[in-house]
Amino acid sequence: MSYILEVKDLTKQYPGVLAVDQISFAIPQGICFGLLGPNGAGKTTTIEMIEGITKPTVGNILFAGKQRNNNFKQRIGIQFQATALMDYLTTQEILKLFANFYHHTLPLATVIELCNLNDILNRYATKLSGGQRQRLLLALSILNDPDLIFLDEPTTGLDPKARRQFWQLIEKIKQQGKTVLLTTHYMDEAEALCDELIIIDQGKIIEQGTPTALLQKHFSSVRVTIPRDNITNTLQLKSFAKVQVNSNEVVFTTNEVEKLIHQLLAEQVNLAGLSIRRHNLEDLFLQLTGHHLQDAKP
Ligand SMILES: Nc1ncnc2c1ncn2[C@@H]1O[C@H](COP(=O)(O)OP(=O)(O)OP(=O)(O)O)[C@@H](O)[C@H]1O
Repeated sequence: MSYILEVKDLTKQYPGVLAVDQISFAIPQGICFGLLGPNGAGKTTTIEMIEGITKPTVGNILFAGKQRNNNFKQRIGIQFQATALMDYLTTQEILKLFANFYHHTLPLATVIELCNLNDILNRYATKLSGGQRQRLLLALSILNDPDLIFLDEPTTGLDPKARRQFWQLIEKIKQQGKTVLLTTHYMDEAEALCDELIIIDQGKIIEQGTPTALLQKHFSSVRVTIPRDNITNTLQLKSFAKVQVNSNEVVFTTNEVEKLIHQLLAEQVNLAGLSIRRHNLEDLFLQLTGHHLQDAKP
C-alpha cells in the first residue's frame, strides 16, 4: 500500500511535559484520518510536528515515502485553529490575496463552490459567523490544491447545524481525492468522517483502526435504555444482560436483545421510552481510559 504520510516513534518532550510519546501511524492516500483525543492529549503537538511548525524531540516523518523537503509545504494545506483574517477585507478579497502567495492554485470558482462561499463573497471578515469563518479558513487551506490537508479541531465552537454543514464540505474535499488529517475531540465527528483513526490519551496511542473495526473489536453488545420509573419490580434477567441503574434511566448491556425484551415484557415492564443503540467511540474511550472524552483533564 502507498502511504502519503508515515510517522514513526514521534515524540515531543517539553520541559516537564511529555506531550507526545512515541507515536507511530501511516496514512493511505485519499482517506480522512482522525486523531481523536481529549484536550491536552497531544493532538496539536503531533500535527504541528508533521507540518514542520514544531521540531520533534525524536521520530521520523515520511511524506509520500520520502523525507519532507522544501516541496512539502507546497503540497500541504493547513487550517489553523485560529487565524487572524484581515477584518477590512471581504471573503472574495481575502481569497484573492492568499491566492497571490502561491505559484499554483485551484481555480477560485472551484474553491468557492467546494466551500459554499457564494453567499458570503462580499461580506467583510468581521461580519462572518463562526461557521462561515471556518468555511473561509477551509477554503484558504485548499487554495494551493494540496495533497494533504490538516484540519485541527475545525468545528470546535460551532453549533450542531454548522458542524454538520462543515462535515459535508470535508466529504466533498475527500471526493476530490485529497487526504485529510483531522484532529477532534468530538467522537461523533470522528465516527462520521474518519475512515481510520488513532485514539490518543496523555500523548500515547491507546487504539487505532477503522471506527467500525474498533467498535466490533471492543463491543459485541448493544445498549438498551428504559426510563427508571418504568421499572417497579426486581428484574430476573438471568445472565444475558448487564444492568446499570442511573438516576433517570436503567441501561441494559446485552448481545441478546430479543431475549431481553421478551423477559422485560414477561415481567410486565412498561417499554414506553425504550431506546436501543450500539456502542460508539465515546463508550470505547470511556472503556479504555475510565474517563469521558469531554471530561478528561489537560
Ligand atoms: N509549548 C509548550 N510548552 C509546554 N507544554 C506544552 C506546549 N504546548 C503544549 N504543551 C503541553 O503538551 C500537552 C499536549 O498539548 P496539545 O496542545 O498537543 O494537546 P491537544 O490534544 O491538541 O489539546 P487541545 O484539544 O486542547 O488542543 C499538554 O499538556 C500541553 O499543556
